[in-house]
Amino acid sequence: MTSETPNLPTPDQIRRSPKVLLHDHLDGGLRPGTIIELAHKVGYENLPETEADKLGIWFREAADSGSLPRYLETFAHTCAVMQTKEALFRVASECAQDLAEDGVVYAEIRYAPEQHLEAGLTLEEVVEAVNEGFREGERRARTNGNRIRVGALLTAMRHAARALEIAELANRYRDNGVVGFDIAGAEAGFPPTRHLDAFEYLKRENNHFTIHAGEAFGLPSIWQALQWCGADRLGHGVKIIDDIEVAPDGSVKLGRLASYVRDKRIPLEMCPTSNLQTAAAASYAEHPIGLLRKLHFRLTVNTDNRLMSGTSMSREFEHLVDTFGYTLDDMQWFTVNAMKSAFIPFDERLAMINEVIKPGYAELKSEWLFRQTVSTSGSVSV
Ligand SMILES: O=c1[nH]cnc2c1ncn2[C@@H]1O[C@H](CO)[C@@H](O)[C@H]1O
Ligand SMILES: [Zn+2]
Repeated sequence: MTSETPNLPTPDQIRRSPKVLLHDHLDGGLRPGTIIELAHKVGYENLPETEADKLGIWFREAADSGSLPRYLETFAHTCAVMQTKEALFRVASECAQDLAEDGVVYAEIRYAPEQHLEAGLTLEEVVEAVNEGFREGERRARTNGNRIRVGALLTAMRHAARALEIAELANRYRDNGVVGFDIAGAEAGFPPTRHLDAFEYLKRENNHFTIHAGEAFGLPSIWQALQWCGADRLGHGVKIIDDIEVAPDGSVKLGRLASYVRDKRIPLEMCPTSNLQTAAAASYAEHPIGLLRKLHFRLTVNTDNRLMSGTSMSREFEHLVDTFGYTLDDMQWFTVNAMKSAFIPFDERLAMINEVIKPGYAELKSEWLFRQTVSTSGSVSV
């Protein structure tokens, strides 16, 4: 092996590399053990399993349905135990700690405040409890030697009619823990243009938003999200592949929408494992991320729902390394893309890239130098 051979990153290197996560649902990332404890506390009796390991497996299998609406049904159980300030605080704190432990240095975590009002909390109380939880999680992570910064994205549910109200809430808390807005939920039948008033309001306020689009529905959904609603980023956006033609000789032709997405550097929040579960992609090897990366779209790698997908940022990267042979340089490319696309101010993104991400990868990339052992003949071998 020569020193020029790009070694594939090991699982340990992947975990230690600085990672940036833009698409992760708070109610899709609870620890199974926490769900069980919280269910006990609030008297929720509908959990399908009462042992943590089995419950984790249940979520993964139930979410493996091949359909987004059925995937989303599993959130009834997590939302049911996230109705009090204490529960929201704990879930948010554990979320930040779990991500930090996995090497995530910056994360934007989303949730729908309107889904946490069943026990009488106000929207503001929900946001404040989650914010305090994230701050606590950041502090605890630091105590364990891990640095992480977490911002919240407030999601409105696309089948409901509270988007403007949630957009106003996001705007009210924008200097206080909330960095942007999103819409989520079943895509087919619920086009983003139903919520134009919310997006127009946010644009007038110079605020940021991403839209789940091009996951369970195709190009019209992406087109609306960008050209009618003005989304800064696309949640998933994998179906942009429908606007790209690959000829038998390997030449590639981009349609107008795919060209626009690439030319304007619209960030795509790819979530490979989640896409396999909802049948938005057939396998890792066939996931559009492979082609889109070659074509230099602004791609980012994300988890979507760590509980339902039994995943983490490290695991998503492990799958990509195994499937596409991505190196630490590729990982750095995805990570810098994500940091460039975050909703925090430009100077902070730049500092994260230059002071945290690049030095982190430089350190990992130089490890091979120190792994060599000197043989008796004086030459080096790996
Ligand atoms: O991949 C997804 N596509 C669309 N909606 C989703 C996805 N993952 C989660 N949610 C929805 O977002 C809500 C707020 O976090 C969750 O309760 C779930 O219904
Ligand atoms: Zn999502």
